Amino acid sequence: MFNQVTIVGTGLLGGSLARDLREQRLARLLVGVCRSSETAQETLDAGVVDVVLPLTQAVQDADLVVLATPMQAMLSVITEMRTHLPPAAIITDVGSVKTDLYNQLKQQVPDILPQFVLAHPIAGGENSGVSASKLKLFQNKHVIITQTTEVDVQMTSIVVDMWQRLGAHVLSMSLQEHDAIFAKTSHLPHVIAFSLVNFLSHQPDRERLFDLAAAGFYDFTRIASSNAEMWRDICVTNREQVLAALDGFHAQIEGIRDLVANADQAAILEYFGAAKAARDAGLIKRAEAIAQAQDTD
Ligand SMILES: NC(=O)c1ccc[n+]([C@@H]2O[C@H](COP(=O)([O-])OP(=O)(O)OC[C@H]3O[C@@H](n4cnc5c(N)ncnc54)[C@H](O)[C@@H]3O)[C@@H](O)[C@H]2O)c1
Ligand SMILES: O=C(O)C(=O)CC1(C(=O)O)C=CC(O)C=C1
Repeated sequence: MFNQVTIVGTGLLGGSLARDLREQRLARLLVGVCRSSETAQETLDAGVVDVVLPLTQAVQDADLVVLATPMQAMLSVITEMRTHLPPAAIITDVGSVKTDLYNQLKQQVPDILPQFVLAHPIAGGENSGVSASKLKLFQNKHVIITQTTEVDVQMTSIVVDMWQRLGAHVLSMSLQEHDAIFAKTSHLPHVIAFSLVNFLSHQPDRERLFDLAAAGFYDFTRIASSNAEMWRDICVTNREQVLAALDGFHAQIEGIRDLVANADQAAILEYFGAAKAARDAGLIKRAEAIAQAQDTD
């Protein structure tokens, strides 16, 4: 499908995409771009790409360039590579925030927008780096393509086709809708998990608390083991939506605090029951969607 795919940032997402592209024989040559010689060596040892090259060399013969770095590294990568990029090359990304990146591109490198397909796979995990990368990470997961007025339709369909061949379900939405949705469903839970862990670690008896914490705490806070740089970048680049979600969540915490303070048993029961029903229904719908997708595979 592609002659050369260049992946900038061969971590969890970039490494997993490279593994799938190789397994599905969708790229004749896989080129990696790494930040340090240590990650370059690790990437080559893991065998996820054929060669690691400096950015400008890595993109000059690419027909697809995938940006898989933390959000705030993307603009400088684009600025550095743009004059070396073939005009027919497609650029895409796997970043978790879309409006900020689009606005920066529009302001600083608008001529690149027709060839830039903004994308976000809703798949990942709390471990980072190429050692965490794996095959089939994207199978039966959503990939969101965020629409822009500038992007080439043909290039978009090539990127959609690539994700579909890797088993993903592709959806399209506006940049703003994307950022509002994932602020609530992804960015907010991560901020809460980091805060809950920090709340415990600021207690005088923290060691005892962590020793005695049970599965509930560790289930709830799995995502607090995620990469700090990545999550700093997400919070900063999706600041407005994350703040709105935090304010909404704060109101819920205040509400349940009042119910507990008043020992309002009926209201507490209703509050917890409503949450259980909503989560259980969401899980059932998800399981049905996965079963249906597997049936049609
Ligand atoms: N982890 C997830 O669950 C997840 C899910 C969906 C999307 N994302 C997004 O994908 C992107 C990558 O996340 P990840 O989880 O793969 O992170 P990661 O830390 O596993 O990988 C990022 C890689 O980028 C490299 N890097 C950083 N700056 C670079 C630069 N200037 N040039 C070249 N390489 C550079 C790092 O060394 C690292 O190898 C982020 O933008 C993140 O928001 C992550
Ligand atoms: O599964 C996880 O641990 C993740 O955090 C994956 C997850 C999320 O669901 O919040 C994280 C960031 C994304 O941009 C998309 C997916």
